[in-house]
Amino acid sequence: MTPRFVALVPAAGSGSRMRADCPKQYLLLHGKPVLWHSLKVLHTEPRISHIVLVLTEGDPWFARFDWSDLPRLQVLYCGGASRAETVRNGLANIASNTPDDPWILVHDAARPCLSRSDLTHLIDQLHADAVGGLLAVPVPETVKRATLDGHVAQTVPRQDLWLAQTPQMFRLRPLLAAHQGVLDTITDEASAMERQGDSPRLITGSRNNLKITYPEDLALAALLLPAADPQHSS
Ligand SMILES: Nc1ccn([C@@H]2O[C@H](COP(=O)(O)OP(=O)(O)OP(=O)(O)O)[C@@H](O)[C@H]2O)c(=O)n1
Ligand SMILES: C[C@](O)(CO)[C@H](O)COP(=O)(O)O
Repeated sequence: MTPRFVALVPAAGSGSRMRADCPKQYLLLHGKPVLWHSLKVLHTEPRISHIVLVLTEGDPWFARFDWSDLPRLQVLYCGGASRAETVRNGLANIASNTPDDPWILVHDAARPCLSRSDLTHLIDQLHADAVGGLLAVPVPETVKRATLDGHVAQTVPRQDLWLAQTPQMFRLRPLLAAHQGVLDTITDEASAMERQGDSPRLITGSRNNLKITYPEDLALAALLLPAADPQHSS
């Protein structure tokens, strides 16, 4: 049976580290919201049947933009106090309306530079996997652990260290089960699955797939976007 794929985009954050006058997912990049770019690349993958966008309840920003060129979008206003809670709420809604167990690709609204090729590669590599996995990149620099007063405590061996990205791709039912209970230590879907004893697969992605977090990231994303995937920077 052909597997089904559903994307889930958590977009209920406040973007506090961005220090902008609106949540960072609504800052403009090439004239379109950051969120639009993150949703657009998901729309380039025909195997994704629909994209569930989870906004904060009463989000006043979304309605100010045109999303009519994103026909597979389903919008929910059930964001939570943390990213993990937002993801859990979105998963619960999908599960209540889905009889089967599709693959879920969770992708940050704040990652607009995901390339079409990385998205396709992730699905191609994991669609028959027993657990699922995530896009990630090996740590490319030396890593230091700091003391409380800002000095080097130690250099951390990095040969096995990777930086997790999104999308992260897992089956709906196990992923929802992994999001039950305390979510304080859960910062991505893979850590929820790891807590259940699973070992998600790392799929090498691109360093272009940055998460817009700090003010300088927006200008960097504007430079990267055309290179990430010209087809979706239109
Ligand atoms: N309660 C939350 C917090 C975050 N997110 C989403 O999770 C993604 C990655 O989180 P992060 O970069 O931490 O976004 P913010 O929490 O908005 O940023 P900050 O931590 O700087 O406030 C973003 O797309 C954000 O919108 C969410 O849906 N619900
Ligand atoms: C999920 C994530 O993109 C993996 O790197 C990242 O953890 C989300 O950002 P946050 O600041 O941890 O919420």
